[in-house]
Amino acid sequence: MAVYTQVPAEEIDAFLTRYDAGRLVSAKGIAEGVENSNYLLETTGPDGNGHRYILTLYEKRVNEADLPFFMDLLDHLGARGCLVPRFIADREGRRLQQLAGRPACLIEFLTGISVTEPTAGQARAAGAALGAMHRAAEGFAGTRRNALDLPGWHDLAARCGADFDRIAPGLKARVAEELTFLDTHWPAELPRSVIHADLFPDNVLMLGDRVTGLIDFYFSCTDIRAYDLAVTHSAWVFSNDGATWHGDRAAALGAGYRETHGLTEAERAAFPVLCRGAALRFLLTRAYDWINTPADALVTRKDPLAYLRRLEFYAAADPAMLLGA
Ligand SMILES: Nc1ncnc2c1ncn2[C@@H]1O[C@H](COP(=O)(O)OP(=O)(O)OP(=O)(O)O)[C@@H](O)[C@H]1O
Ligand SMILES: N[C@@H](CCO)C(=O)O
Repeated sequence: MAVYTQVPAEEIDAFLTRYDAGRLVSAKGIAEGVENSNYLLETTGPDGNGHRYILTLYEKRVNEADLPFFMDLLDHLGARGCLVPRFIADREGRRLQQLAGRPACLIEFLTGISVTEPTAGQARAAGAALGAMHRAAEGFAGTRRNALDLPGWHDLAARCGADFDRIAPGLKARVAEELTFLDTHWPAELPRSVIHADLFPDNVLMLGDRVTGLIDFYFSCTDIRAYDLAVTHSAWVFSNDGATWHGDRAAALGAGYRETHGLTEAERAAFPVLCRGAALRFLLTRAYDWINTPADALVTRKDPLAYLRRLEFYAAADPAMLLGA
């Protein structure tokens, strides 16, 4: 579960008095997610008719100095019709607060559920939403370096060191070999933009086949735009354990992205390498967390090998099949 910081209800109620949000009716810790502490708040609402909010306390990986970038990005995207949650300002215009010793924000609640086994129709909607987000991001002036880029992957791999082989024998050598491949083949010249960089099914809220919200922009950064589609691909077109490839979902994801944005020839040519990079990125962060999170911690560790399986799939795949026609 992801409630690292427990906040007493009285403290949340007092926190809410800074806002035009009503009084606290209930506060429930949200189990999903691994990065931050999230609460679902029900309040009497600004007008007494009841309202829901998300309260997020920022934990290990989110740097407080990056929060203005995320806030401005969501304002920009929201103003251009993307279904993203806005950060709510208090009566003095402040969006970033401190609560229980952590940076904290009150955030708009969006309806919808995250699917665990997407259908092709849902993958198509996710692809279309990603393309629409890329269109809406055009003209956004903010920039943020991707700390989880190729140099960042080298750094993470070095920090895992010999411990890789505690996860699976031979993993250290396989990661080293892949980094060497990516050092040679990673594309340098592709269009860059602001990307989400973590558009997994758990970060897309849906009702049926309709996207109702894109959330969790805390990895968003400036990087190769088509890499965002590769990240999304790696997360949507396999079974969760990475053992089964779903070609129908992949074709649908590609079709959805083409509906709203599309890839250039150069992006298409580089796509298999971008997918290998995406698979390695999640293999590495999961391996690092696996090694550094005690097995009895409250948070559920995610399986790094589910991304090793994806990596091996991409390394062997016929490039033409990755996105359908
Ligand atoms: N704005 C929102 N509206 C509705 N539900 C939300 C919102 N933000 C977060 N949630 C809920 O809280 C859960 C965790 O949020 P989020 O994915 O941002 O957490 P995280 O700890 O950053 O997780 P991750 O492991 O995906 O990085 C989501 O799966 C969703 O159920
Ligand atoms: N979405 C990521 C967690 C955030 O890096 C994963 O499933 O590994």
